[in-house]
Amino acid sequence: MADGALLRGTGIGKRYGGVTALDGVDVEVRAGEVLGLIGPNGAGKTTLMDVVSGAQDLDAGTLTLAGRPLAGAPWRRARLGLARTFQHPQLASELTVAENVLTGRLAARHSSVRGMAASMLRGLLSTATGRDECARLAADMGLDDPGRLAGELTLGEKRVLEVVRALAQDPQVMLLDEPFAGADATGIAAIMEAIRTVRRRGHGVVLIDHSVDLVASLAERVVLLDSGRVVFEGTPEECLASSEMRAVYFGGGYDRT
Ligand SMILES: Nc1ncnc2c1ncn2[C@@H]1O[C@H](COP(=O)(O)OP(=O)(O)OP(=O)(O)O)[C@@H](O)[C@H]1O
Repeated sequence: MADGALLRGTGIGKRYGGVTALDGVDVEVRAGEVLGLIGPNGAGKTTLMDVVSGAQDLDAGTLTLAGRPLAGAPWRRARLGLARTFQHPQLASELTVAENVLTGRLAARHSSVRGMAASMLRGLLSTATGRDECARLAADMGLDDPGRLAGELTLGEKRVLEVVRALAQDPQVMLLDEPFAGADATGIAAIMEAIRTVRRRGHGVVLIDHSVDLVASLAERVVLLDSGRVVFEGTPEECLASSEMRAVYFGGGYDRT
């Protein structure tokens, strides 16, 4: 393992029926870095996040976080220091902005809170410590009414809220699946600042976005996936200049063996 590797996946494989979504993927996220994950539709980016976060079981390979095996249900992985956001935000619509952020904090300290009835959850959250801090965290990222229901937010605000909730976990590694899609300029700036905060803390970020330029501007390293395989890995500059990048996005050949 390279020095400073926080998250490490080796030989990751995942099939959905007859579809090979991931095929022998090796990936590593180092302390204090943003790893950009790019590739065309269907390349396997979200599936990689799914198997890392525990939303899907992997069929082959191993995962470690800070040297410890990463396995089990998503809430177990959250307690080990993994946080993620989703391509389609998964918030508790009946809970407020501040309460949703608190669920992130609780996920890192206790067992899963997802799926609980909102009323039970609200009772639990009303006694949870850190309520004001969570409201402040949301306000700092532009969500300045902590009492609004998450269900009433715009898509862009929901994305910001998911990132704030992930940040509230103080994760070792944060997985962000297209966090900028639908966010306005304020939201994009807030999410970028959250990414920089995680990096400053010496933690790691995995970032998926369809905007290769945006990923390149934030990431120290980029992994290019195509048909479930890593076809290039390097700095953004190296990746953008590679023949693999041209082949994947503009057609043409590269050695796929
Ligand atoms: N739940 C699922 N059931 C069956 N097939 C799936 C499922 N999720 C993903 N796939 C398939 O696995 C492959 C990888 O999909 P994945 O969503 O991981 O790619 P992606 O790179 O995230 O694509 P996009 O950029 O479009 O989100 C695709 O062929 C997709 O159709």
